[in-house]
Amino acid sequence: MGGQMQQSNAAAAALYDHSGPASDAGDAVMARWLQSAGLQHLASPLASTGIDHRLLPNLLMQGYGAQSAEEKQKLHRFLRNLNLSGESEPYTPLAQSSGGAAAADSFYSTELRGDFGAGLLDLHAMDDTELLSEHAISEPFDASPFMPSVTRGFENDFDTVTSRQQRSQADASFKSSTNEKETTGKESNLAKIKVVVRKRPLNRKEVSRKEDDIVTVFDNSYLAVHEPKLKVDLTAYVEKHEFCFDAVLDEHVTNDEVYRVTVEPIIPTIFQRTKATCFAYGQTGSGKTYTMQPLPLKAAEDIVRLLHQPVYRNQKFRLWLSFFEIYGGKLYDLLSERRKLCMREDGRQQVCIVGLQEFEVSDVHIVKEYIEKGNAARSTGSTGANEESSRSHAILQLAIKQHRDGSELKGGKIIGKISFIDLAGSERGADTTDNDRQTRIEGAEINKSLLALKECIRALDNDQIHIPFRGSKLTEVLRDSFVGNSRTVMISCISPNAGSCEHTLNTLRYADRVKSLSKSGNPRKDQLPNTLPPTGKDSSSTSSIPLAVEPDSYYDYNQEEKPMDIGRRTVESFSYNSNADVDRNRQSVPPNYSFSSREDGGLNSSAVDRERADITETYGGPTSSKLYSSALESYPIEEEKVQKVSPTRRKVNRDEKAEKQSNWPRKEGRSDLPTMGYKQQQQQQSDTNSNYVSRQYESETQPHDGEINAILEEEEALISAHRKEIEDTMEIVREEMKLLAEVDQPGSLIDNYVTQLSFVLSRKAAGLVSLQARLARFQHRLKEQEILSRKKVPR
Ligand SMILES: Nc1ncnc2c1ncn2[C@@H]1O[C@H](COP(=O)(O)OP(=O)(O)OP(=O)(O)O)[C@@H](O)[C@H]1O
Repeated sequence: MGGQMQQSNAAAAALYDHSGPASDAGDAVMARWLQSAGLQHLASPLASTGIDHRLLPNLLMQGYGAQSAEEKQKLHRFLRNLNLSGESEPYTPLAQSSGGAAAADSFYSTELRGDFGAGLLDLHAMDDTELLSEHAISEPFDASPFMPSVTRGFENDFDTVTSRQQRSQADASFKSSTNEKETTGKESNLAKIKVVVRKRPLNRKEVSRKEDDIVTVFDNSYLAVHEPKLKVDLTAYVEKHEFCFDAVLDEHVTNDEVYRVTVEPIIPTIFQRTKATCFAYGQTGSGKTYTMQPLPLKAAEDIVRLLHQPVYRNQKFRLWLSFFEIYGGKLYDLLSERRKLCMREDGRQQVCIVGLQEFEVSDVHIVKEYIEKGNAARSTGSTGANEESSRSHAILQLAIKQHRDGSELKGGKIIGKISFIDLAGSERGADTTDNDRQTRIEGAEINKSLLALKECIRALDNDQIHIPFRGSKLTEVLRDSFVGNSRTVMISCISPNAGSCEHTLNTLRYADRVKSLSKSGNPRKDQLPNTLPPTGKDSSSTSSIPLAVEPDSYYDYNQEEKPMDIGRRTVESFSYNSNADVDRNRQSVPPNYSFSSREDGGLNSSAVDRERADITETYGGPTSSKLYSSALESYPIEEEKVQKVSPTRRKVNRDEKAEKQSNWPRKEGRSDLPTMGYKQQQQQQSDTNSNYVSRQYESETQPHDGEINAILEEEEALISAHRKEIEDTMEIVREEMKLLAEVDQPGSLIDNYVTQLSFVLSRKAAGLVSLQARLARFQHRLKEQEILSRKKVPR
């Protein structure tokens, strides 16, 4: 015991003795850290005396610092998030990466370490479990200094000064954070998959139409969508859908902040043999391009800065850039006059894109020029869902290569890379039901790739051995990003207007499935029946109001202030009486308010919703309506209503659609779903989640995908055959010219000429007939597909 006390005293002395030039900056950061962990009372003495955060673990020691079990727990968790061992792991100087002997001392200074930690506190260093665990919600750390304040989404008087200060802190911390991470390997603590949602502001058109903003962001990681609905008696009400993600960025968040939250933390990892992928997903016009376009440039800036570090300069690391698109299942080089590219697998199953131009870049200005050039070459066009939709997936890759003199590999061996993917609008499923054949095929291809991407991400996060990357061209191309060391950031972009509600929910459900079905994504999902009051909300982790529970248990739940009551408070701030809501919920009576009061119907989300979104979104059109009606077999009560909710998609342009929906679509909520028992709901939900989609996917979509694949393959074969036929014809023409030249010679044998000419002409004719037959087969196939797809779509 005495020894223990001595040790504690020594720890205390060490804590307070520490001083030096770095300590001032470190103190402020430390105080902020401790405050964010609810341990501000421990911060005050430290702030005035100077503390080295490396000695923080000593606070856990007996007799010093944290006294109560709760404090210790908090501190322990806090330390874990700082990557400091709660077991007082001794501080050891940072290991230098290979060849890093030349790194300057300042590179690893304590000051920099302090700032690094502050920046990573809740978004980067935290693992998924922390972010999603109940405890983390009830006692959240403060938002990262990079993130907007909690209340910003609801207050007009946002403190821009604070924001600017935070931003400059963030800027200052970047250098240190990257330095720190690259040498310590702490980035391995970054989640393999991070799902971030970004809400764009209402645009001018939406404002002029007086459209409501139906998306509320709170606490930087939650959001609620207030879906306007009409009951059978035409009374308007609002159904609230709540979601929780690693980060939710509201409309005030700048592109710089988006970068800091999403890509910045993974940049150092690509110097350590990691393949990173960042992609934006969402309906057309939701801000994918707006979000994605600045990211590669910022990433390139940081990469170039790091490349100048002696440790990498000495190893001859260089940055290479390529930019291509996948359009209708084919690859085109955006930096080389949209030249068609071929994808090949080598003997080691490495995917290489034959003919793709790569450019070594050492100057960020050149990177900018390439990005602009590539963007200008992207395919855009008019579709059933949007007149100016991106019709392609654009992929910009930044690769770090180690230059080797005499290496046959262009640029040398790949060390790591980051791919930025601006996906085609997710609503392109609408194109499968209407439009011309080309647009339908494109839409089906896009749906297929979005589904395949999700499947790969899930497999990746579950450390599955088999990654289904062959599901689409997109995932095949990204194959090496799905194996080995990889990091994925998904940015789901959403529009806030009521007219986009359905698409917004689809996008959020896609994101939710990517995250929540993965191993690390949402541990609360598994714990649901035991640790949380039942919920049938969209997000398995976020609902404040159970979908259908026994009245008593529900009442108990509402008596306590549970973490997700944040959402409830938020809604209340729009003005309504939550008690009334509680009572109503207890009786399972559908609410009866008008939308303008922003009241919370709160009961009606369901697994059906979720599956419907998944299916509608991923398959769209003909398949979706069929799948969806099958889904209803599990929900017989709702069958009729739900079909109304998800009408067959028609060709409606964005304006028409917004117009239509802003008049509140005459949809009926599944308000009687709550009358089902909770267990029944859970059972159905889990059945639906685990089996239904895959079963449907197998039975319904694969034939459809198969058709599309077959058509694309035949198309490819026809084009190759045509090309081959031209080459043969040219060869034959050359032979004919030779024959003519010979026959003109004095003493030539006419018999020879006749025989050879006959042979040559037969070959010519055979080539043409074969090409014609292939063409006729393909035409027939297209007709068949058209008839089939029309049969599938009830009009
Ligand atoms: N966060 C934002 N802040 C301000 N304006 C935004 C934001 N997000 C998007 N916008 C604006 O909204 C419009 C549509 O955005 P954008 O083109 O990025 O959508 P998209 O999702 O890429 O669409 P598509 O799938 O058709 O390519 C643009 O004019 C863009 O400037």
